[in-house]
This record gives sequence, structure tokens and C-alpha cells, in this order.
Amino acid sequence: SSLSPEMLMSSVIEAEPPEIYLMSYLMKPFTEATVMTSLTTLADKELVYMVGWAKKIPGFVELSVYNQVCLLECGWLEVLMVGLMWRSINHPGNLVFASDLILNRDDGNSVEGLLEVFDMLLALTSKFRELNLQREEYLCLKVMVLLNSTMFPGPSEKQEKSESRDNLLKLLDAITDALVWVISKKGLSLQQQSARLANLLMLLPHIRHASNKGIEHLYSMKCKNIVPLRELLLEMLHAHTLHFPRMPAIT
Ligand SMILES: Cc1cc(O)cc2c1CC(c1ccc(O)cc1)=C2c1ccccc1
Repeated sequence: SSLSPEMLMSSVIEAEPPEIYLMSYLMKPFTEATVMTSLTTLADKELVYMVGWAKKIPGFVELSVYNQVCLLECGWLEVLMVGLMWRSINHPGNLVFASDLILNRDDGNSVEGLLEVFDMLLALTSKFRELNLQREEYLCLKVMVLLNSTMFPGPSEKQEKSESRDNLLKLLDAITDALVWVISKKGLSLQQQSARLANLLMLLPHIRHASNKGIEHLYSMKCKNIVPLRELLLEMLHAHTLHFPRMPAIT
């Protein structure tokens, strides 16, 4: 079923989760524990919405459950960070985790090791701003980081064609076509369109790098027992510490 870029785009716009609030006022001065606990509380709420969001991406639920789980376990922090950077795009120097949880660079100093990752996120957000990233481009990138978060083993010498892997490749092509279509609507020359596509795609390795640094840092926080991670987050974090993709006991 060939999905047109317009149809995929309208489904992705529809799928967007509502704005999340922290709903518990973070007292200054921030401590390691209060900052990390606030981020954890917020992320926990966002992760629940993220599963529903993913399932509204046309074709996602047609993937094998194993592939759906792998993509979410591998890409969840990249997806959260793309959303964070979008919310922060018009707030230079700040990270708008939520409208009631806005942290600046100095707040990153309150948690050991956090400043390094904050600076990556602030630099990436500045790049989004410089590029004048549009909402539909942002929505495509967010779907892309999820679908591109892990490679599935290609057809080895065995002839079995994993249908789910092919479906994922089709989905990646569809979201790429949607991004190309969104960029083509801006009236740029063909050369400028391909340059813009390249500029947007060149952000993906940096988003992955920030996510990997974030996972590392979050894991260090967990080991120091600074932040009470709820079971969902523990599972998501645990998946990154295992070797990917792990074979589940049951699919
Ligand atoms: C930079 C950094 C370092 C770190 O150790 C942890 C996190 C982050 C960012 C971040 C985050 C949270 C919500 C968002 O919407 C977007 C990013 C988290 C975080 C914290 C707890 C649970 C899950 C994720």
C-alpha cells in the first residue's frame, strides 16, 4: 500500500502527543537529585505518550512486535531529545523540557556530567534555529530518528526475506519522501532543496551522539542511586546496556 507523502504527513501531524507538564514546582537552588528527579518524572510521562505516538505512524504496527520494541528501546531518548530541541528552538540558551521546567546552561552545572550533554543539546537547538527548522520538517525528523534507531540484520546467505525488515525499509523510504516533499513546498531551487535535505540529515549523527551521551550519563545517575528510575525507564535503560539487538526469550 503505497502511502502518499501528504497522507503520511497528515497522519504524523495527527499523531503528535499533547504538551506535557511537570506539574510539580522545582524549587531553586537545584540539586542533583531535584533536577534528575524532575527530568525522570517528565520523561516517564512522555514515554507513555511515545508508545501511542509510534503506533499511529502508518506501518509501524505492521512491523513485528520484536522490531517495534527494538526501535523504541533504542530510539526513545533520541525521540525525547528531538522534541526537547523543538520546544527550545525559540528560547536561546535554555532547554524547555516543559513549559514549567525550563533549564539553562548553569542549571546543567548542578548535576555532575550533565553540562557536557546540555551543551550538545543547546548547540543542536541553535543549529535548528539557524536552519529555521519548520514544524513539518521537525515531525519528519522525529519519526526518522525512531525508525533509523537500529539496523536489523540484512538477509544473510539464508534466503529467508524478513518481511518485517523490508516493511521497515519501506517505512524509512516513505518518511524520507515525506521530508523531501515538505522541503519541496518551500519554493527553493532544486539545488537548495537537496542542500537543505543534506543539512537536516547531517543533524542525525549529532542527535544520536547526544542521546548516547545522555544514556551514559543517566546510567551513571542510576548507579549512584541519585534518581529513582521507574520500571519503564529501567527497562528502556537496561536495553541500551545489553548488546543490541538482543534475542528475547519470547517474541
Ligand atoms: C541530558 C540528559 C542527561 C541525563 O542523564 C538524562 C536526561 C537528559 C535529557 C533527558 C530528557 C528528559 C526528557 C526529555 O523530554 C528530553 C530529554 C534525560 C532524561 C532524564 C531522566 C529520564 C529520561 C531522560
